[in-house]
Amino acid sequence: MLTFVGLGLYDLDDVSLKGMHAIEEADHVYLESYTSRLMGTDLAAMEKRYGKPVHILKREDVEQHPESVLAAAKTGNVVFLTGGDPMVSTTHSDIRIRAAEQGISTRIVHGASIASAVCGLCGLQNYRFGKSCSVPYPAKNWFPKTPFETIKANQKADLHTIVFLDIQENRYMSISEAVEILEKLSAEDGTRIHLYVGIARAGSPEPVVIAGSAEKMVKADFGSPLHILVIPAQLHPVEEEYLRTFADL
Ligand SMILES: C[S@@+](CC[C@H](N)C(=O)[O-])C[C@H]1O[C@@H](n2cnc3c(N)ncnc32)[C@H](O)[C@@H]1O
Repeated sequence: MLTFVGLGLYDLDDVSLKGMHAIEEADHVYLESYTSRLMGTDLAAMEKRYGKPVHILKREDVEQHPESVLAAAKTGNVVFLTGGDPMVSTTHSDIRIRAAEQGISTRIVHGASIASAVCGLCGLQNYRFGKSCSVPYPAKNWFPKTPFETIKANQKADLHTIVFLDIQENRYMSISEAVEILEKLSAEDGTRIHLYVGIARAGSPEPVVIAGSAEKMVKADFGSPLHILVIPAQLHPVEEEYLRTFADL
């Protein structure tokens, strides 16, 4: 049996009771920590809480060589942990399909996701979101324009955009870094992003939510990661009031 367990947004207390029971019953526990991270805890604390080893999976272990996880799930109970919800803005549907093809039973224990947390934190209505996008750290000779194209298409359709920020081995893109990249792309395009909403540490005791111009975003102190951005469409009056009340608009 392969059980996907969503760990929620911030620390060890965010997993559901159902998820915790699955972990307790597991013969093997794997954690993928490349799509999201629980910044309010670490591996040692997880192993202590769960009372068993937690094996870290890299992207290639999941997307190219999931054989060892699948082999373990053929004969025992395997739990596959992911920050947030395991199936939101990840590629884990692929490993679930591979498991099904090999006759391995699977199930999902859902977790609170950043995709729904943004709606509560900034008051933008979930049915008004278009396609989301990600801003990666630019590399030598590589400065992807796709995130800006997605934002532009959503703005044209009067839809909000969630912008996920890059997570690498030991660095996390900040809101100011992402805004600088998006401003460069919009300047090249000759257009403007008038309003940003930055959110830091959703699910923690002190999330920060600030709405405003690029200049305001770059100067604001959002504190430690994880960070995420939302580019709102035209605001509904209630959305605007919410941002004025809770996001310093
Ligand atoms: C690719 S998405 C994966 C979403 C995850 N599966 C979920 O359901 O929450 C990860 C990105 O979302 C954002 N993110 C995730 N958790 C966050 C949090 N607690 N606070 C702020 N941003 C967060 C970061 O930009 C991070 O790089």
